[in-house]
Amino acid sequence: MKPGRAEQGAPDGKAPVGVKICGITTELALQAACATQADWIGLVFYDRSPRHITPASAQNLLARHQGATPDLVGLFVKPDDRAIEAALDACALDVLQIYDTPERASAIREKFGRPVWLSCPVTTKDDLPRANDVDALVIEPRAPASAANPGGNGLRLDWNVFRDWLAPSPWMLAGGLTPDNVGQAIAESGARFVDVSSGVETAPGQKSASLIRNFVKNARTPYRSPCAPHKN
Ligand SMILES: O=C(O)c1ccccc1NCC(=O)[C@H](O)[C@H](O)COP(=O)(O)O
Repeated sequence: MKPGRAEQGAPDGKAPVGVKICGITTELALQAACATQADWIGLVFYDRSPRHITPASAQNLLARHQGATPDLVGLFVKPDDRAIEAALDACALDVLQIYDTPERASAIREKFGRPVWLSCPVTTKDDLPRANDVDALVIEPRAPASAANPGGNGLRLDWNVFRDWLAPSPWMLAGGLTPDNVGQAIAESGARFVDVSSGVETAPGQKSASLIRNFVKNARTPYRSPCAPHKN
C-alpha cells in the first residue's frame, strides 16, 4: 500500500495518513474527494448496498470528470470472476477490495494481476489476522447478522484492540469513522490508513462535500486529546 499522498510529511516524521473515501456515486462526491487529495476512492460493485454503482455508471461518472482522480478501489462482496471482469472492462481499477476468504482473495490477485485488499471482520482482538497473502487488510467491525451489508454500517471498533498486534501486512482502519473521531481513532489504533463511508454522508449513500473535506483534513492533522495537558 502506498503512503498517504498529502503534500507535506506529518510533523511526527511519519508519512501522512492515507485516506480512502468509499462509496462514491456522484460527481459532487468525486470532486470533493479529488479536491481534498484523498488517496483512494471506493466504488461499491455490490447491488445490495445503498452506495451501489454499476460498471457502466462508474465509467460514465469517471468519463465526465475533468482531471486526475485518486486511485480507484473496486469493492466486491463474494464476487465471481465475471463481476470483476465487468468492472475492470469499464474502469481502470487500481485495487480490488474483496469481502471473501483469504484463499479467494489470493486467487483473485493471481487471476487479475491487481493488488487485492481483503476486508477482515473483527469483533475482538483474537479476530485480528496473524498471517495472510494479500496486499493489505481492511479491518472493520463484524456486521450484525441482521445487516444487509458486511460493511458501510457506521459501526466502530474498540480501537484498543490493535495494541500489541503484529500486523502481517499493511492495514487500513474502517468502520464508524467520522470527521469528529478520526483523529482520536488514528491516535488510539495506530492506523496509518483510514477508510470512511457513512461517516461522510447525510443519509445512506448521500455523500457530503463538506464532511469529506473535514474528514480528510482531520485525518491528516495531528490529534491532541482534550484531556492532554496544554503546552504553550
Ligand atoms: O459501503 C457499503 O455500502 C458497503 C456495502 C457492502 C460491503 C462494503 C461496504 N462498504 C465498505 C467500506 O469500505 C466502508 O468504507 C467501511 O466498511 C466503513 O464503513 P462506514 O462505517 O460506513 O464508514
